[in-house]
Amino acid sequence: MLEDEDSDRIEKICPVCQVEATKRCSRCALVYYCSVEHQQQHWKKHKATCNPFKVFSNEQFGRFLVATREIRAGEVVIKEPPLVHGPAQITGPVCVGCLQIAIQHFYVPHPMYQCLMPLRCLLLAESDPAKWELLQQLESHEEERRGSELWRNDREGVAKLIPRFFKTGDRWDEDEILRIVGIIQVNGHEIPLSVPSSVAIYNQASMLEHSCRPNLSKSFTNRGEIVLWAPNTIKRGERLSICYTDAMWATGNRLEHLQQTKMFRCECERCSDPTEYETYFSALRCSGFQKDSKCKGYILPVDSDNWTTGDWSCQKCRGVVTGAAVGQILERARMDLEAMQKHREDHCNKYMKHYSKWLTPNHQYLVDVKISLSQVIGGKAPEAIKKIPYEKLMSKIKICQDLLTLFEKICPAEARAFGATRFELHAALAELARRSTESNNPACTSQLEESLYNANECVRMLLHEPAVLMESKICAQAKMNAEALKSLLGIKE
Ligand SMILES: C[S@@+](CC[C@H](N)C(=O)[O-])C[C@H]1O[C@@H](n2cnc3c(N)ncnc32)[C@H](O)[C@@H]1O
Repeated sequence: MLEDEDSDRIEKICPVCQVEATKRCSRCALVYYCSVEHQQQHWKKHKATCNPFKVFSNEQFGRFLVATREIRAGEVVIKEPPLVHGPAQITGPVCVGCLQIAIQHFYVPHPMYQCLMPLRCLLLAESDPAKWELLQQLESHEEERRGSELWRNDREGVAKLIPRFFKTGDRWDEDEILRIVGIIQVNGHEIPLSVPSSVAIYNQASMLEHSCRPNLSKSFTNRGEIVLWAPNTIKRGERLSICYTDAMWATGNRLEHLQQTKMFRCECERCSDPTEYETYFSALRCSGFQKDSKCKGYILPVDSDNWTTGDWSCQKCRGVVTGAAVGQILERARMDLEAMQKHREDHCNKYMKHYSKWLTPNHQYLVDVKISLSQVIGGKAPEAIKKIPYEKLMSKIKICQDLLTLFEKICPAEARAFGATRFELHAALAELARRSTESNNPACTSQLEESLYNANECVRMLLHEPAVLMESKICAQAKMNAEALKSLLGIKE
């Protein structure tokens, strides 16, 4: 936390004329000026370091960022271009210049692609020493990675291949190359702007710590800049975080992924609470494992540090289930989820019916299917929602509302999940209002108002999505619909 004493320690001296100053820079809250003129004069210099956060560090986390003032909901906290941008480590053939044009019809990853991003990083030493300097300061976990399976693959596929294939001789030794590979793995961001996606490393964004319930949302501009913004207000003194893994994965999967790729054990608030704020997002149902049991309890790992191999036990009847039995169900549920056609309502319903026996209503896999259902019910064609029966419309609304309640609890900064669900909810509520109007139901105004609220929230959540992504089209549609709803409600700006 940023203590009050910290702000007292900030020098209240105008950097231009060195006299005592009282006017604080409102963006960073860290520099004081004697006058607006001197603030304007100093801006060119100050711009580069004017941020609403400060870098701190400790033994457990290394460097991390702390808000130096309250950050308002919707505010962009970091927007910066990449230090390096290149093809992903494992990728199908792709243009190495624009990274946009995937060559069609042959999909086998070529081993040479693994070398390109490390090479681009290594070449920065000559092409852009300032960027190279920044890159060098990033965490590589070179010692922790050494000897692991990933490290051995990187040694064979990158460190040994670069000198052989590119004839670089002894320009870089194996350790030097492997350190860069570590920097890419620990700090790289997947850029979803092309198919296949690419990878980029940023400077400031690399200081952000991980949380499975982060307070920043990540997006990219069409030019590959990273945009990190706050969907909800962040208090002064709060640590800024992003999710390095997928916030919509169960705890065991998140922990394993973070350990393998980022080399740390996550101890965030969400991981420390196996119930995940009583959503039971990673839990299973006791009754699915005990024949003829009517127990309504949920099972969780006996040892919350071990989600993969140890026993699980019921929170209610204390019955024990082996990790192997849990693993078997989860693997089957995962494979069936992968194989099913999510755009088919009947497939989704069949999956829900079958796996509800073992999985909790908020379990990762059922939530995945509910997200699909929220989109396919009444969403097949532009006017399809007008034709669905009332019960189905209400079921779409309930699914959306349940999803939003869950997102608020486990991932309140997951802007794309919120945006997509808010869109579906606003559409269903608008249709409900249309039917209410037809039947002279007075609820129609409040339904329209609720629909408008959800359309506006959809826009707010998807505002930073780049034009190439579907989310940006959803945002544009929601904007148009919000205007139409406002005029129906007689709201003027
Ligand atoms: C992208 S870097 C973040 C910046 C890094 N702390 C530094 O000083 O350069 C990722 C690394 O930071 C550390 N880290 C980030 N979030 C963490 C967390 N929640 N718990 C423990 N370590 C964390 C881990 O060492 C991780 O591999």
